[in-house]
Amino acid sequence: MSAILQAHALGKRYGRRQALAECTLEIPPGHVVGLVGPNGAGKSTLLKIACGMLAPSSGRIEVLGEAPAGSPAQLARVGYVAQDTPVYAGLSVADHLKFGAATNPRWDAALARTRIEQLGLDPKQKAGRLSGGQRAQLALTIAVAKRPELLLLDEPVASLDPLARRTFMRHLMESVAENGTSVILSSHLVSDLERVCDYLVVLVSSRVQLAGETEDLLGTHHRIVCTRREASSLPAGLTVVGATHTERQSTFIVRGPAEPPVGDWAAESLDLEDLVLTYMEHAAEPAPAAAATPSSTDHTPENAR
Ligand SMILES: Nc1ncnc2c1ncn2[C@@H]1O[C@H](COP(=O)(O)OP(=O)(O)OP(=O)(O)O)[C@@H](O)[C@H]1O
Repeated sequence: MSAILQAHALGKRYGRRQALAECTLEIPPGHVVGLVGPNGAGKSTLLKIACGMLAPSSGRIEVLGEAPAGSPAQLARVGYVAQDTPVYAGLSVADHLKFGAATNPRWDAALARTRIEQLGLDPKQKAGRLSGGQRAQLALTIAVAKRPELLLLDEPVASLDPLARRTFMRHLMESVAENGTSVILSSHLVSDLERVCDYLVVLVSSRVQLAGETEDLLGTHHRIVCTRREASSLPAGLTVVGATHTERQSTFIVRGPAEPPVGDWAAESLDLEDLVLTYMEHAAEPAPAAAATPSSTDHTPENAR
């Protein structure tokens, strides 16, 4: 199957504010994609464009091979839960499930019922009287019971308690494994993403800084700790993504071959949080000298080149 989301030079302006710029992505199917970045980076904007709620100002995007919300069939294949998890305040939980069943051709009534029971939600309770976390759970239940091929979730676990977060993430993983659902979810909780995401997109200041399979990205980034030196003295083939110095010591985050670079230094792997924070921190900083030219397909921050 071809890409679940393919974007080329995608851009979105709100008046004079550029919310998304030059966004080029090709996300293969069957992944749980973590979309991360600081506040205002453009994550919600990208997800809204992908589900057809917003039209881009420039560039192209295809979702499951079609324009977003391009046809009723395509709408049925994509599930979306907005950041504020909207529900109908005057309708009961049971009414929401009936509404879901009536409007979604692939609706899984048993799954929806079981999930509501597991969550301990009273079917008769009006959605407007649910807590923020319970509303989020209701919205997520509807999105999952729709049995979409692609689920777009904007900060789905932000209002859930830690146990509910973990359970939700586990169910999400099961759904991916059982039904082949692809998921793109934005979150600030990198530790949660670390457990479930096998594909990462880092957006900073409206631009894609990094995208790819988590394992590949973690395998090709290393931390080098050495006596103080300039980034330009590192061997060719390494791209310096971040650098910090003390009086005597330099620490570089480098991108390069899967083998850790060998030299008069200690080289170690990064975890996902290190990787994300490095790209978030250094995307907005002045350029350190780079030791090599990155490949044309990566999204290394321009200031690291
Ligand atoms: N309706 C709007 N009108 C004007 N500007 C907007 C609108 N929606 C978003 N923006 C701006 O676009 C930029 C990207 O916003 P977006 O909500 O996509 O970011 P985000 O990465 O989802 O942020 P957060 O993590 O805080 O939810 C921000 O600068 C924001 O202020």
